Amino acid sequence: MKQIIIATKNKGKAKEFKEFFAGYGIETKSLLDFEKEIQDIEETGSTFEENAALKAEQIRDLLSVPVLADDSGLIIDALNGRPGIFSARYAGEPKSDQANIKKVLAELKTVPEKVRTARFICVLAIAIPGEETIFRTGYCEGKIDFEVKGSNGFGYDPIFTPEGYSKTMAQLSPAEKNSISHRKQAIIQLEEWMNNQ
Ligand SMILES: O=P(O)(O)OP(=O)(O)OP(=O)(O)OC[C@H]1O[C@@H](n2cnc3c(O)ncnc32)[C@H](O)[C@@H]1O
Ligand SMILES: [Mg+2]
Repeated sequence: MKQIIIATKNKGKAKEFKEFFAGYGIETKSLLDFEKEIQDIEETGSTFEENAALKAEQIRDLLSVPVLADDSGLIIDALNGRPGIFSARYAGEPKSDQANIKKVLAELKTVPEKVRTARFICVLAIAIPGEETIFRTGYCEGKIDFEVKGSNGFGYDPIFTPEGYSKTMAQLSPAEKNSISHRKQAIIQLEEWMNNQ
């Protein structure tokens, strides 16, 4: 395989996938690279897998090429797993990373450090014309900070401190984030499949 379409309109994700796949000699294009506007895909599933499959399969059917989709999110123990599959729009429409972060910090205001445990999850779906969709999952364990720190990355990175680190994901360099992230862990799970392409 020389090229794969990443079924995302999230710039942060698109950039991370471009870097991961370049390491395998595979070129990526995201939905942001198409001149003709591709309609937003409604994420109506009730699991990360269902939403990843919806995104990958709809774009595969539209373009008839191999497509990868990522459905990801933040799972916070003290919030019973929220925002979970609702991570992108936790504070409502229009989607805003700042508003989402503000909502999480407010909800965790009185929660002590010890029990601010959380994890990022990334579920990848790869849909290829004529083939069954495959799935891979990756996690990154950590804790939710009390304040916003750093400006790298996207989404909840400024309030997530990965296990074993004393900086937030947004204070790590892109290369550091990409070596430990949930997305990287999911890509590692894809390695054997990629070697056979
Ligand atoms: O559906 P697409 O177009 O891919 O883009 P999206 O941003 O809507 O993506 P999701 O539906 O998978 O929602 C994932 C949300 O989880 C959060 N998230 C996922 N990966 C993250 C990461 O690496 N760092 C910080 N936040 C992340 C962030 O808020 C994302 O918007
Ligand atoms: Mg989405």
